[in-house]
Amino acid sequence: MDVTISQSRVEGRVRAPPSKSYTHRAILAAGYGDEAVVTDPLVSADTRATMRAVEAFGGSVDRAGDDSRLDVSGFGGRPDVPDDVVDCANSGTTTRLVTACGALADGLCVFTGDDSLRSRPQGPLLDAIGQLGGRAESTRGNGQAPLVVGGDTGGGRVSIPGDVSSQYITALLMAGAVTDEGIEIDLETELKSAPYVDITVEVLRDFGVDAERTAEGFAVPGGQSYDPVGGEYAVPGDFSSMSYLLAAGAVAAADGTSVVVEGARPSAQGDSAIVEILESMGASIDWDREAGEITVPRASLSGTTVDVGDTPDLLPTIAALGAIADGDTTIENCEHVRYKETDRVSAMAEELAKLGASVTEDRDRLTVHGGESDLVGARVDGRADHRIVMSLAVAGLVADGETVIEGGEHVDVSFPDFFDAMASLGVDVERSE
Ligand SMILES: O=C(O)C1=C[C@@H](OP(=O)(O)O)[C@@H](O)[C@H](O)C1
Ligand SMILES: C=C(OP(=O)(O)O)C(=O)O
Repeated sequence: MDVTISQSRVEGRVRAPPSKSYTHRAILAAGYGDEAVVTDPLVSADTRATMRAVEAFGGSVDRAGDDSRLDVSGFGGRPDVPDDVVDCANSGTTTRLVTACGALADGLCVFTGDDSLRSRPQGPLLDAIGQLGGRAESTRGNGQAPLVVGGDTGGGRVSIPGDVSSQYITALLMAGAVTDEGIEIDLETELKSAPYVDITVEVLRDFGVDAERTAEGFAVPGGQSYDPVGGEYAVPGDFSSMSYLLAAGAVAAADGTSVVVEGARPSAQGDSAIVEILESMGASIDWDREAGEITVPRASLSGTTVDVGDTPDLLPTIAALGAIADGDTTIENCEHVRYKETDRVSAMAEELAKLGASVTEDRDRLTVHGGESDLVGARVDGRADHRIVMSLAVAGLVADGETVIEGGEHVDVSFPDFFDAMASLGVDVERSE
């Protein structure tokens, strides 16, 4: 689907969707347990992949008609061997989290996904499962899905790099809790995307499961069971999704107005750093943490320097902001952002250039030279990547004329109502097949 965004001014209130990261974890945690209700879940293409996996493992996930809750019956600790191959679609989180779970099965599980998913790195997780005595292979022998895992894997000690994906750590912690021995994880390199493991530890705690940071890495004792207090778990709002709404306010709020984003209660999400990043660029933001509301009027933005080691998903948003701001915006420590749905460092460099931005790309750094020329609407490729699509839509608010984004339907991965939300703020959005 092509989506055309015309230069627009925005104003009004909008609610951020629920967190994708918390929803994945809550569904799988409930799956590891007996019965739990997940309230305010994100129902999107990626979280549906995790629901399918829980069902393939012998659980069930019933969606309320309005998607306001999920009633999960778990598989009670150890997963069944699925009847069929499990399709993880476009979701890296699903793939990593269910791979470690599938390794506990007394038989073999096969996990696959779309073209993008089958190009993402899984080798370190397969290797870790091997260290625990399980079977874990890439069918093509290239460390990528399709994956075959199983073998009633036990606990123990593993050593794993920290700079490819934090999702390997999350996966091992979640699975380790139901092993007899537990799992101790030694990190071989510095951990990137660390706040995502904080989210995991928080969700595990809320499901009554202990896991902790150690001098070497992380550890989770075995023999634990998943059971949320009161049988319910509520998902908070998503700060990665919020970043596009806040950015829209900062670059395009109508004179004397602002954008108010609801659903912004503080949580362990590293991507709440978008508030400080916008402030460092000159935006004047009011965050009422108690009410969970962030108010942002338009500002004249200037370039900044941001280390995205902890916040990889913000790179596309920051790059789009950098193209609108005056002066250089330098995004550092971003090599791991190349291992996402697409290589987001190159994708943003190339697509922003089509809108007239000047960008310098290095392996671990992206510099956007803002203010050198005004952005001009053009046809851009969303790279079948939800975050590239949403960030280009932000740039399109300011670009002169029309910006046509190819592949707009991919917002379904994390923010299915994204274009409706933008239209409700006053953005001139046209969709065509
Ligand atoms: O655990 C999670 O929920 C996520 C972890 C991050 O991935 P990496 O740990 O692979 O960087 C992030 O990019 C992804 O969108 C969601
Ligand atoms: C990288 C992302 O998700 P995942 O790793 O689950 O595909 C994302 O949402 O930006």
